Amino acid sequence: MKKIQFFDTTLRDGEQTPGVNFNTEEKVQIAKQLEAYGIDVIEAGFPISSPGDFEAVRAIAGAVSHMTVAGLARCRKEDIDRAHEALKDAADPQIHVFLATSDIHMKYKLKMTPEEVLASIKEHVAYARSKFEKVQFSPEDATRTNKDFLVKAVQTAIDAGATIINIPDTVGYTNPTEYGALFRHLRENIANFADVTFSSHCHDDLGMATANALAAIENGATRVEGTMNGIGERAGNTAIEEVAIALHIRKDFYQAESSIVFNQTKRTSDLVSRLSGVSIPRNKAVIGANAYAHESGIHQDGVLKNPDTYEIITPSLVGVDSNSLPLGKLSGKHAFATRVAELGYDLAADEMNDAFKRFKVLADKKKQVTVDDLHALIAGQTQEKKDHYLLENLQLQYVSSGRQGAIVCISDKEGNTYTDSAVGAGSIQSIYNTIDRILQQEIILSDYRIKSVTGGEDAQAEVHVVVKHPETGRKYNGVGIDFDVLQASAKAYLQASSALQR
Ligand SMILES: CC(=O)SCCNC(=O)CCNC(=O)[C@H](O)C(C)(C)COP(=O)(O)OP(=O)(O)OC[C@H]1O[C@@H](n2cnc3c(N)ncnc32)[C@H](O)[C@@H]1OP(=O)(O)O
Ligand SMILES: CC(C)C(=O)C(=O)O
Ligand SMILES: [Mg+2]
Repeated sequence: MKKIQFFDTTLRDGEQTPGVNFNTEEKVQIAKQLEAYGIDVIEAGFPISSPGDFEAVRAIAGAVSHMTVAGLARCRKEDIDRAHEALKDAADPQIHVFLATSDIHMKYKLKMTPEEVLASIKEHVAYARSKFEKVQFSPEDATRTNKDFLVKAVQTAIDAGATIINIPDTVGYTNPTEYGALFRHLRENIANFADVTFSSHCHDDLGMATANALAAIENGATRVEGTMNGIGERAGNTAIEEVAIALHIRKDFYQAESSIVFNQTKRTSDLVSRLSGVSIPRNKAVIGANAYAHESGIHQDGVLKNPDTYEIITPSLVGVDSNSLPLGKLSGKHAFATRVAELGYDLAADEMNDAFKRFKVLADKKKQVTVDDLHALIAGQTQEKKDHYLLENLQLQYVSSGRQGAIVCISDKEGNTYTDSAVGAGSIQSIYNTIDRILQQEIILSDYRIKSVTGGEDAQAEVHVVVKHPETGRKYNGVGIDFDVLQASAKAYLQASSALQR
């Protein structure tokens, strides 16, 4: 097994995410958590960039115990001096010097010739090495750099004292085949490749940052740079948690291991998300809210029988409490029955079948059926079984001058159906007038309340009514639950009427 190290740049490249700004206290908190997560090297910041960044690097250097702490520096002596100053209390300091080597960056950004770039690498890497044991050099925009020139730049850095070479895909331009080949090319053309640590640093502009990092590992890289949750400049960096778990789950393929403490994954990811303000997409690999959720019936059935059927990562491995089987319109009977039993209901087979049918109708209308919906659904079903009258059909029509007409069809326990119609000042009144006509009753509606069973625009409605017998003055309650407010209102009134007529 080869050992792969993780270099976390959440606090440097991650902070380059537009809108993200960590203060020193937050950076120290994240650094300590990254140490607990098993990160080998943390890039704590770019000390020359601001007094705040300098202070944060200094604070982190003093706060962590065994993790290597790195600071970024351009090929400028003042940058290197500033990083040296910031890292002087670190138990294991490292400097990260970079200079762009692609034609476009040299010509337009640096305004330097290739010869000047090589000279600058030599001078500044040597200067850095005079101050640090661990010196990393990155040829920025390496993947758009002429291959022969890249070999020259890397060899120059190694000869000047670099102990770590990082190959950045600065603009997220490469792909796994090409990036892997680039590492192979360096392995075959750098004299002392094996004496130096080679590292990947990928950006996700084309959505391949994780795949590219893994391709680098397959071709000689022994260190991966990335950020937690993949935050970073533009589309972000390689997500460390993705590479770490891919190496672990596919150990058979990569033959590699790392120091990552997997059960700290979720906690680390949550902390970075909270402090950066960058939320994690639900479908994000490894730590997204849906990563361990199975909604479709066939998958739910498989997971209930054996989680390995559809789960390659056990949730507890990454610190997620458990998987979940959210109920929706694609769910099946197995998952539905399991959830109903978990909620404490012991339904007979015919009741379960009936409940499942009602659930499917509800799930067709709602994005997700919640626990509250299930309680309401089963409560409604149990209650309706006791009721003498059941609502079969309901239609409403605007008549004129704000008046509504209702056509209501109800059935009774004996199997008789009754249909009639009436008008009213509003929808509810027209429904209730029609039910009164069908049941030939004259009752007083003394209370009507409505509440939603759950939140959201697709919530089920729960209607409570109280009706009063005009002669005895006795009151009778009724409750109706339905996705449709008017259906719920009709059901509630029928239930109260059933009670009154008993
Ligand atoms: C690929 C990456 O992620 S690289 C890291 C990017 N991160 C950051 O830039 C965040 C922090 N940056 C900053 O705070 C500022 O840009 C500073 C403090 C570093 C520099 O600020 P300023 O002096 O105002 O320069 P500015 O940012 O406008 O321009 C960058 C200068 O650095 C030069 N430069 C860029 N990279 C390097 C390098 N690796 N080595 C030497 N010089 C470099 C540019 O050519 C330019 O030089 P010029 O002023 O002579 O034209
Ligand atoms: C500083 C370098 C390594 C960088 O972040 C990049 O090239 O993307
Ligand atoms: Mg970068």
